[in-house]
Amino acid sequence: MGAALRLRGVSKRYGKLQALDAVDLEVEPGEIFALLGPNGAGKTTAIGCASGLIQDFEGRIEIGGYDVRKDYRITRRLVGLVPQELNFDGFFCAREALFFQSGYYGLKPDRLKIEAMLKKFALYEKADTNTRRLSGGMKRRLMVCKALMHDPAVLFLDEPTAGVDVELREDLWQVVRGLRDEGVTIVLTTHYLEEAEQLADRIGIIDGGKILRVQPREELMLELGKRWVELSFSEDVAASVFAGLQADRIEQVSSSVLRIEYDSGSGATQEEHAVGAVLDFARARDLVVVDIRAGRSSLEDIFKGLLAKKGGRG
Ligand SMILES: Nc1ncnc2c1ncn2[C@@H]1O[C@H](COP(=O)(O)OP(=O)(O)OP(=O)(O)O)[C@@H](O)[C@H]1O
Repeated sequence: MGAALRLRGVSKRYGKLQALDAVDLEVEPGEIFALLGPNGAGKTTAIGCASGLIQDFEGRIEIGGYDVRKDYRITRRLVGLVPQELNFDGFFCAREALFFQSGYYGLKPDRLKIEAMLKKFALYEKADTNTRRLSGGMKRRLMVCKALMHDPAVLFLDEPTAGVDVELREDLWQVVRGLRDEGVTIVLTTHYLEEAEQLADRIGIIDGGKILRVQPREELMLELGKRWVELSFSEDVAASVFAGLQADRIEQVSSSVLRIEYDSGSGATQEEHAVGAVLDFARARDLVVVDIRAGRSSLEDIFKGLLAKKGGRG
């Protein structure tokens, strides 16, 4: 099967500002792809071009093999977009909002479907309440629901959980995972690293309109992630005692706790060796380890590292 979404040499300028710079990208059918980048990186612009909102870009974008400009009539039926800002009139209720939505796509409103969608997205109890009186979570779910009324194959979510609380984010993540399980291809933008880490099958890192890299989430974590072990000793230990150890960083967490950071290398074996080496090193110096914690760096650390590297190269 071909790519669900394909961008080839896509560039977009706003006056002198190069918002997208020769972006190449492919999203496979049925995956959750996260476009991750800081504010102003070009994420919304990329989604705008791909979903048909922005037409004056250079390059080519295909949805399911169809050109978003030449075959606009086809592609607009293939994509759904959940924008960053609320996109419904607060004077109507959720049921009405879904009713009108069908009309935008020239579809006859399907009452049975509307009722089923209201139930599926836990909006049924408040289906007749003015949308401005819905909770934040319900408003977000209604936006997703609206975008799905014409059964798009590809759903774009622009910063789906920007400014929402933790509980609500997890609720939305469940909704997104459920859609992926039903076969919808999901492309989301986020500057929440945890969101990409939690949700995405693959992650594209974008900054300054350029894609810095695209990788499966786990691969990105393994390749760039640092592992660490935190050792608690029975007595005070100075970080300098571990200076002879081949580690990337040794940090004094408290007088008797050290954090030792090392490259994760290419998998579990290397990780076991590294943890083993740390423990051997301690034992050889008669240091008694009373507690040990292990972990790996977050996507946030990885992202900072990547941007720093890019900055370093100029
Ligand atoms: N309509 C516009 N006119 C002029 N400049 C724009 C316009 N839309 C976006 N930009 C600029 O283009 C760049 C990319 O913006 P874009 O909204 O795509 O970034 P983003 O990664 O989505 O950021 P955010 O997370 O803040 O939404 C920014 O510098 C932005 O100021």
